[in-house]
Amino acid sequence: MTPRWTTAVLDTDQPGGWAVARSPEGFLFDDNGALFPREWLKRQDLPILAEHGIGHLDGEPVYLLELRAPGDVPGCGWKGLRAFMLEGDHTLFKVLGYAAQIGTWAREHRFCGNCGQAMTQVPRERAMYCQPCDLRSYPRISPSMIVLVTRGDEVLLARSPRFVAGVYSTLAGFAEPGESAEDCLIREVREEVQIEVKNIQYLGSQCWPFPHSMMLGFHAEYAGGEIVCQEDEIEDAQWFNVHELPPLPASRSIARYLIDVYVARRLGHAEPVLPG
Ligand SMILES: NC(=O)c1ccc[n+]([C@@H]2O[C@H](COP(=O)([O-])OP(=O)(O)OC[C@H]3O[C@@H](n4cnc5c(N)ncnc54)[C@H](O)[C@@H]3O)[C@@H](O)[C@H]2O)c1
Ligand SMILES: [Mg+2]
Ligand SMILES: [Zn+2]
Repeated sequence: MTPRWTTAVLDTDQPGGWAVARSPEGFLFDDNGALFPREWLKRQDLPILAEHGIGHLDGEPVYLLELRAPGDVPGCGWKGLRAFMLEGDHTLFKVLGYAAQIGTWAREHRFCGNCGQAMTQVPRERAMYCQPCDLRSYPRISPSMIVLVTRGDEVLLARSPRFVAGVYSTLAGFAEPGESAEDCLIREVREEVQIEVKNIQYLGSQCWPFPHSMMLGFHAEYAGGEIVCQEDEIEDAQWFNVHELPPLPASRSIARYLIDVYVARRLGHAEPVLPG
């Protein structure tokens, strides 16, 4: 089956297509969603910082208008990317997630990190360019490990102070320079709960555009230690029986997928599919 959404670097000099508008308050939306006829959207009095051609949805070109500030468009409001993930259709979330990553990266690379001069968008390539330095900057992706640690019928779940009240999730953390995925996973589990793990198994990955993570999901078995929570990062961590789980993360997250897969395997149920 042809995917409904594919990314592409489109020429912004071409007219027509759809556009999404993004401001520091999120994406513009109305009753029909977050995609607007591009020419119409550009006639609204919006403070456009940059325009990017980002891909095709059902064969139609899609552009991003990255704004300096949220403007007033009659009948429309502004909504954050997380809300689109929780409520909206998955394809729209993919479009907006990609738009958010491109918009953030391009906005943060308007000036060369080497010489400080203005950079320009490279035609037909997703890159910002500094001519004096001959330096290209590409979109930044931050690999993060996420792992469900298990001990028989028990799973290790933790709470960050940033989580919604009551929710427990798998452990996660960003890779540091010099680390393999496994090194990072072992370090993060040690740092966050002082637990040792073994039999690390890769399960799948997920783009997590908040703001630019690439989640690599693993299962690992408990190998030793007692839970000691990392100060400031981990508010609470516990072993939960698969029959008595606490409130869990959103169903589209890879965190939830890792938990659901393990529970399904333990109980002999059909395994869930990882949302793309
Ligand atoms: N999709 C999911 O199911 C899911 C679940 C949990 C976490 N996550 C994501 O995983 C990522 C990592 O998780 P975490 O917040 O526990 O990370 P973490 O344990 O490494 O700690 C977060 C801290 O790392 C530092 N940091 C921020 N950005 C960084 C970067 N790019 N590289 C290195 N260090 C950085 C900051 O000091 C931040 O407070 C986050 O983006 C989080 O949103 C996704
Ligand atoms: Mg963490
Ligand atoms: Zn430069």
